[in-house]
Amino acid sequence: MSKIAILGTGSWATGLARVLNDNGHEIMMYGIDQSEIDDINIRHCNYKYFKDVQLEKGIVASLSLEKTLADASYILITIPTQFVKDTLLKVKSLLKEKVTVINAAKGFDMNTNMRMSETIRDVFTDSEINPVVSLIGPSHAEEVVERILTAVCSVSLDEKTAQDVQKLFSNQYFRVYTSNDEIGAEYGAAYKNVIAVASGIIAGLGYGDNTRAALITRGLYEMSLYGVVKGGQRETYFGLTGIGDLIVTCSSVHSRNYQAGLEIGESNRAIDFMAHNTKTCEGVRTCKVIHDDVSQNNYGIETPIVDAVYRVLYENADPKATVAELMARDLKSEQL
Ligand SMILES: NC(=O)C1=CN([C@@H]2O[C@H](COP(=O)(O)OP(=O)(O)OC[C@H]3O[C@@H](n4cnc5c(N)ncnc54)[C@H](OP(=O)(O)O)[C@@H]3O)[C@@H](O)[C@H]2O)C=CC1
Ligand SMILES: O=C(CO)COP(=O)(O)O
Repeated sequence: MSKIAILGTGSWATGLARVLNDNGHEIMMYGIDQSEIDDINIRHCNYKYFKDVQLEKGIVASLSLEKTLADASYILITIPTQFVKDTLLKVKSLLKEKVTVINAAKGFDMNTNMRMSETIRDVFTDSEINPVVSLIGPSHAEEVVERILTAVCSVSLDEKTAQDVQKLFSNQYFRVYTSNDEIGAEYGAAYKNVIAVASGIIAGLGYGDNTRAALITRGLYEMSLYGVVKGGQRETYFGLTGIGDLIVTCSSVHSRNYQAGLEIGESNRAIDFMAHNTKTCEGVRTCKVIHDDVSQNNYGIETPIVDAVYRVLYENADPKATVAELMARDLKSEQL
């Protein structure tokens, strides 16, 4: 049995807290909202995120980062990427023992655009942390918290640490595979959020299953091209952190990225969503990071779906007209 400090009290923090608690580990969640902490500790629920889920008494939370980190062997990152670095800097100042940091967030650092594993290594020295692991794959918290069968990937440059985290989380409803392709997996986990926004947009515009199948297939091709030029392995895109996460996020009503796209498609404009959204929707910023990266560097690849989502989100392009433009591009071979 290990102690795991979980950063965040949101949906993914709660889903993974239940997995770890079911596996007999001691867990404590770190939150920033007293009412959420009270919900978890006193009422044994997390009403803001899961209205009907009763949590076990072993799932506890604290406003104190110091108390959360005390005696922890693992730190699990389940907060949106924009807050990760600042939170890790606070963790660093409180660390007493060497720990394993497990990332479960999907996207890039707010200021440097680094991947999450790079961000973690940027904050901590080798003497402070063990090799970094990302636990990513097709896994909506809404289903994991209901113990619906799920498979994800424990991704690390160090096989032994990946296996250690695999054992920590695996149980009869949560199956964990390992991978050593950190670059391919982390770019895939981020990129799929942009394609999920596009999937919501086409649904909101009233297009059908054929359209979504075309989007997922071409989205996979596009994200694998990008992942490979960034140093990832092409095969990774046929795995859980590639096609797996792409399917679930593009097809599920649970996805906040899909929901964002749906709202934009239904209103045929992004301006209202961009002005009022407060939900975690990593695809919005990820779209800009990838768009800017590809347009500023000579990678020799095309990213038409990311570019189209960028125009809709950041240049207020008309979604319906943008989809029509995608369909009217020069005809070509599928492998180009
Ligand atoms: N939800 C899911 O199904 C999955 C999510 N992920 C990834 O996990 C990450 C977290 O997403 P998710 O749990 O869904 O997001 P949620 O919006 O459900 O929860 C975010 C949590 O982060 C907390 N938070 C916000 N700012 C800070 C801060 N500065 N310090 C500490 N905590 C903070 C929020 O607090 P408060 O509630 O008080 O606002 C909340 O507890 C994202 O990168 C997402 O892509 C990955 C796989 C599945
Ligand atoms: O990453 C996820 C499922 O694998 C969650 O997706 P959303 O952030 O779109 O809800």
